Amino acid sequence: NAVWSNVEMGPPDAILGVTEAFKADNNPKKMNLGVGAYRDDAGKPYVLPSVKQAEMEIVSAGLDKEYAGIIGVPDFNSAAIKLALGEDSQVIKDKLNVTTQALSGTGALRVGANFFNKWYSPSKTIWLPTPSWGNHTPIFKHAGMNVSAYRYYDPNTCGLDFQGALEDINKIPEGDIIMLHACAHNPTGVDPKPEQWQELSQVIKARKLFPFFDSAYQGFASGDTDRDAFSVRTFIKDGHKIALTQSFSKNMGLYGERVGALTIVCNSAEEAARVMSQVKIIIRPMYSNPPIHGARIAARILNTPALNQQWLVEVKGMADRIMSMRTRLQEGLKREGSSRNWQHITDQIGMFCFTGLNPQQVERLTKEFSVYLTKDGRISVAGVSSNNVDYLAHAIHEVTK
Ligand SMILES: Cc1ncc(COP(=O)(O)O)c(CN[C@](O)(C(=O)O)[C@@H](O)C(=O)O)c1O
Repeated sequence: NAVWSNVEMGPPDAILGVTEAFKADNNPKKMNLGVGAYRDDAGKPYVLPSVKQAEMEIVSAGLDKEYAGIIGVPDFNSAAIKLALGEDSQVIKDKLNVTTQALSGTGALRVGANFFNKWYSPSKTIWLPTPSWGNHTPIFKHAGMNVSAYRYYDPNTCGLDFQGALEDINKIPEGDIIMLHACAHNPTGVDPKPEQWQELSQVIKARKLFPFFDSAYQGFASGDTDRDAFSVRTFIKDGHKIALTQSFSKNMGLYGERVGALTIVCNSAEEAARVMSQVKIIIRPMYSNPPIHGARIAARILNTPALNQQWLVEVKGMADRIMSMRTRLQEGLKREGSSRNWQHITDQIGMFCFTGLNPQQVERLTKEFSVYLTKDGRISVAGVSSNNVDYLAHAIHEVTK
């Protein structure tokens, strides 16, 4: 008997499905601007030289392959939270942070979501920016949380709807959780200015909301890891106890190694010990313990001064290439004779550009020009190179004129 006859065919993932469609297209001019994965100017995936160096050192060290323990590689955890909070973090000195390695940013979000669902008593509702990363909603819903949304992106300006965000946040019930993208907001590329982050911190404190930061692009947005940590460090300075997830997929190019961390900042070392014990109880039956290789690479880079310096140059190089492609695309659109305002292409930051194209225009871009992007008009600028930027400008002009 067909025991799975009740299982219906599900839709392809909104983001990863774009790559499947791209692969099936044999137009030589095709462009994959879907998944947020860095490509160099030749359009090829980029393994950072600092990663290759760290990997060689690890292999020649002849380490064993024993379990790392439930919370992963300790040298990675301490290095990850130091990268986020800074060398002289009082939180780290006072041992207020519970930090565990996780299966990249996605896994860190999921462990965090499960922990909040079980142990965060003031509320089971998390508020996401509108729009947010597509995977945020199912991650928290599958963990049993309620998901609501606050205004964030303004389609009229392709920028931040700061007043709308403040109005909505001022109405969020006290004790609820609020999701904040630490830098390089996905999918819009729209980040609050420093003074707006400071205002958000005050409002969120007044509303007694729990800030949950998702940091998947530290160093990759501006090219400066300290600058990209401004939001997180501002909230810590203002006294918030935050949750923080980190991903090293983009800033170290460790996508498939699944390198990430979850941190929960507590009120005392004693409270942190209790929280850590319950985080471990959630992880053990979920996947028991994380993969060691990627975490060893990240730990070695972050903990070896020379490798860390080399990495900072490389991550700035990626950020700079993306910023130069934003400028080239904007110039290309002008050259094509577009009369639209494309200022947002260079105002936005990080991996993604929220073009403002509507679904019909996105459809035409794919059908007529083999340019692949998500239906919301988001393009991964990392997929743009000096070989295809003019073609992209032409295609976008054709579907928007
Ligand atoms: C805000 C945010 N948070 C977490 C993650 C998870 O990343 P990982 O699990 O690899 O650490 C991503 C990656 N999002 C994508 O870049 C994207 O939006 O294209 C892509 O990798 C994805 O999985 O969707 C992200 O953009």
